[in-house]
Amino acid sequence: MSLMPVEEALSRLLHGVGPVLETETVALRAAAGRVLADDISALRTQPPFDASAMDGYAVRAADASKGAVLKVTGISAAGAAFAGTVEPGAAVRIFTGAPLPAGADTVLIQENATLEAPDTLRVDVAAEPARHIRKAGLDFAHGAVLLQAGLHLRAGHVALAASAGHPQLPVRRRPRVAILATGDELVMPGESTGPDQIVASNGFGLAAMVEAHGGDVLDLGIAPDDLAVLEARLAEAEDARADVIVTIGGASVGDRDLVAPALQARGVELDFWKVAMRPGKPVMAGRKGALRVIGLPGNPASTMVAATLFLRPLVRRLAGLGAGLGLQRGVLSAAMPQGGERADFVRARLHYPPEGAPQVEALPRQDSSLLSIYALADALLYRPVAAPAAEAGQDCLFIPLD
Ligand SMILES: Nc1nc2c(c(=O)[nH]1)N[C@H]1C(S)=C(S)[C@@H](COP(=O)(O)OP(=O)(O)OC[C@H]3O[C@@H](n4cnc5c(N)ncnc54)[C@H](O)[C@@H]3O)O[C@H]1N2
Ligand code: MOO
Repeated sequence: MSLMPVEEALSRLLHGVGPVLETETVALRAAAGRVLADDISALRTQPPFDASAMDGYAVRAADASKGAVLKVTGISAAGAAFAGTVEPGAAVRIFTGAPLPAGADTVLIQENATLEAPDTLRVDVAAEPARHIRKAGLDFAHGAVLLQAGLHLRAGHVALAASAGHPQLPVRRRPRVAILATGDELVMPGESTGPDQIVASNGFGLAAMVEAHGGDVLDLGIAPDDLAVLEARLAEAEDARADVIVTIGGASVGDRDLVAPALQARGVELDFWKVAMRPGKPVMAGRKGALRVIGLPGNPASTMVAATLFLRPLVRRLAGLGAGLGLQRGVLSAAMPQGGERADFVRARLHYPPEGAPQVEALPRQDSSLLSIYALADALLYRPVAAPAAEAGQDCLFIPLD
């Protein structure tokens, strides 16, 4: 059976998948990282008045020539405007952000004047007309569309929404991803292990990945190798209206691999793929209506690499974020051997020289069971199928890890 190229597997998996359209409203403090569901317009004008950009004196430019002496008649502070008018020959003390009083047409910065008595100001440098004033609406006007639907909200967007008067924002519901570890050998971290048991790790890595890419996790824990239990856990995920179910382990050819029969019993249409990749060759993909299922191999580095290539783009697509492999260009730190019939996704470290592309250093041991190595990696060095041997310093492609 020929191996399926990674790109084909990814495009089959993403076929027909679009962003989750349901929306919810969240407090502004919870909005960063979410995807905006509607256009957001300003509920106010900013600044709402002509404001001083500097500390100094609000004056009439025509009166404030070099050597002129002006009478200080009041103060305009941020939050405490001067209610009167700046009359001819007068000046009003003004601070940054304060409203420009009526009558004034410019701000004389305090460095250019001397206060000779509490109410007597000498102009040292003539004021220019209309200086140091931020006109009303300079930042935005009431009703202007500031943020567009589909935007992935970052810190600056959240601050702008706050300034525009929005205490909360409409966002898309996060995709719900159910994660199920399978295997009689697994126990939770902190629990005591029998002589033939190990600790379940992969689900924790997947959950962190899902959350980092805009998904919510429904943790289904560990299911033993028991068809009825597996079916019950899958039913639980469907009842919770998961958008994606991810299973870990049982993706290969062993006799105790009950994940596929359990999924089929739940009516999931399943496809088994042998993907041309190392690690992570055996992958299951399925669908039942809008529900998508990915069956990941159990070896820890295989789980994480296959999740990086398939689950991460799927979650991002459902979340309304960009959903490619995220390949970037780098330079090899050391020579690499010729590639084989599977593309290699080599656990690697990135080094950033002062200039130019990052250096990509393959880590020494690449066995798919080694989490200690996976945890050191901050990238997967991508060596395509049958890649020719390459020298140190040659260009390469890599996928940054979370
Ligand atoms: N005869 C063949 N044997 C295998 C093949 C093959 O093509 N022919 N493929 C190998 C490859 S490649 C991989 S990858 C594994 C995948 O196997 P499974 O997906 O069926 O995974 P398991 O057998 O259930 O587990 C493998 C390994 O990983 C450990 N594991 C499982 N789940 C977890 C978890 N949640 N946390 C930590 N560790 C986990 C499990 O204990 C096993 O040690 O198959 C090869 N075999
Ligand atoms: O592809 Mo398996 O994932 O080599 O260990």
